[in-house]
Amino acid sequence: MTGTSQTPDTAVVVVNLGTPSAPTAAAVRRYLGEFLSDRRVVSLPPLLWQPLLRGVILPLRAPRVAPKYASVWLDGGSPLAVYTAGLARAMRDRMPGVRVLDAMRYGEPSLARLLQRLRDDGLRRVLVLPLYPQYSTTTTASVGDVLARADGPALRMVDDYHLAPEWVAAVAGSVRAHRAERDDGGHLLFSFHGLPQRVADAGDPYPQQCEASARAIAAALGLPDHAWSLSYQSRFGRERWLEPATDATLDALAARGIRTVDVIAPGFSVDCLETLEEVSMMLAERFAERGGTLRYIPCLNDSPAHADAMAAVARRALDAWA
Ligand SMILES: C=CC1=C(C)c2cc3[nH]c(cc4nc(cc5[nH]c(cc1n2)c(C)c5CCC(=O)O)C(CCC(=O)O)=C4C)c(C)c3C=C
Ligand SMILES: [Fe+2]
Ligand SMILES: [Fe+2]
Repeated sequence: MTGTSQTPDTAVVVVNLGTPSAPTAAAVRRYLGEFLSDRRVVSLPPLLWQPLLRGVILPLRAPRVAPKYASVWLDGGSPLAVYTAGLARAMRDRMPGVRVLDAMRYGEPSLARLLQRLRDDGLRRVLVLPLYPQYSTTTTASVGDVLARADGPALRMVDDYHLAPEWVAAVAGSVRAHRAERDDGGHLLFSFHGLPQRVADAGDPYPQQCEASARAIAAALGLPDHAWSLSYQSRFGRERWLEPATDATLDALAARGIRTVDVIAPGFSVDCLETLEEVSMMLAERFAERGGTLRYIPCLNDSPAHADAMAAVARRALDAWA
């Protein structure tokens, strides 16, 4: 490791999924076209999938989803991009002597191009930290595909950090802070992004890691089993996805007479369309129609606690590499 006065020979690249460059149908179409063409995400044969994607799904979905993006758009851009860049900046202060950068798997700033640039700049080793706490073949492994195609500096990837003590403590701390400002009595719902059940059946460790994360966070908060639940959101397509679904779980909680639910989404490192629009707007409205109050707990985003935790995860991986 070099000191602060020298040019760093080590980089840490935090990588997120990617997001449209503007809240318009054209930009959403470009983004979804690239994302949903990755066979890690949709594994149907391209000869079958591409005509369906280009001819039906993108023309219908892009104009429907663009206004949703517009409803959460920030001054600096898409929340996913703004918070990911902010997190990398905050980690930079905590990792002197290391170049900390951010990239996206799909769209800009492109991970593949960033790795080329780091090679051209003569970096010796690059640690890639996908901002997915739980490993999935549909997300983390797809970042791994980009690394496998890259040449140049030595590359390593952090597979997951779903039980990293610093991360568990940071998420638990955010729940505690949220509840300290309000009355304490709500049920806590852990809502994770879903997956097709078929992907889990093929051995994807994601659901087990989601369960382990939720259990560890609940334990850190001292919550008894009846005070929390776990569910999966953001279903896409007609296949069966992981269950229970977040909307059905909220309906069941309302039917049991539970009036206040705090929802946290610890499968997302930063807030994005799926947390801000789907959970904190649409699902909160749905729960209110059933007589309850849904209080959304924001992701760790670019908070000091998140930057501390991710810098610790990166530092540990670099130390193990040395
Ligand atoms: C087959 C489809 C999808 C799989 C599998 C999937 C897995 C998966 N996704 C995330 C994280 C995010 N997904 C986001 C958006 C999003 N996801 C899908 C589809 C699948 N995701 C779509 C079509 C979209 C776009 C929005 C929409 O059209 O509904 C996002 C947010 C991006 C943003 O711009 O804000 C994130 C983050 C995980 C963690 C995951 C598997 C574990
Ligand atoms: Fe997704
Ligand atoms: Fe969605």
